[in-house]
Amino acid sequence: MLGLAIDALEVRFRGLAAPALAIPSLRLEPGARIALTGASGSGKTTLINALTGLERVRHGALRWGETDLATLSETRRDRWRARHVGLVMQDFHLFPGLSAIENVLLPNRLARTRPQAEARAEAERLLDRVGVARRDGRVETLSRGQMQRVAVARALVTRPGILVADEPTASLDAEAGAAVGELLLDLATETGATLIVASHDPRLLERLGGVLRLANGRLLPAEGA
Ligand SMILES: Nc1ncnc2c1ncn2[C@@H]1O[C@H](COP(=O)(O)OP(=O)(O)OP(=O)(O)O)[C@@H](O)[C@H]1O
Repeated sequence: MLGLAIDALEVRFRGLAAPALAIPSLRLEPGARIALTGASGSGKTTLINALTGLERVRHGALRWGETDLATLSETRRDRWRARHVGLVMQDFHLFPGLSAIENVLLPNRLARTRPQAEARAEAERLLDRVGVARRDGRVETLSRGQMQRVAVARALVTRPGILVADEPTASLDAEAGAAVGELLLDLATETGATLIVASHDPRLLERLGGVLRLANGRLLPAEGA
């Protein structure tokens, strides 16, 4: 469980006159459950890339707990991310040819956060928890909803303090999307992870504790504030 502190963050891209993202100040409590929304091009992906250390922060500070990602090299950001962040993407990003259980085990294989046998037991437990019974067949033979459940289990196998989901329900039908949304909320609560979900899904947005709205790379004031 990690809290977030952003100060004077700016992300600029060559060829754009204005910063693609400018956030003077933002604080999230450890264990917060937050939605991130905004029109196409408003800066959601740019913010997610900064929050997860995928992109270097060159202007300002972005601290998770005691760690300011702006001060870390790419290698150290990658190591930090493997340890602290679980990612769920719109298109699952699972490895075809591998089974569900092998996919869930991959982050631990790469980060080596815990012994294999222990990780395997945790992967089995997580697949039970997300409701995926068929674990040994190739993952691409599962339904889309089942694949996203596998991705949720994979995001949690290293017990990350931060869970980030980018449009996790956008490529699912309404029923599967609702089930995946519930799982993300329940599992973030069970593990104490701080949850950030970029989404346009109104049902998911209303279930989260707060909504960050982006427009032209700026955060809009909270509704009712
Ligand atoms: N690598 C880049 N080089 C130049 N401009 C970029 C780059 N990446 C993003 N941008 C610009 O930054 C702005 C924010 O883009 P971003 O992808 O963060 O928006 P988004 O809200 O995630 O959009 P979408 O919902 O369509 O994915 C846009 O104007 C985009 O064109």
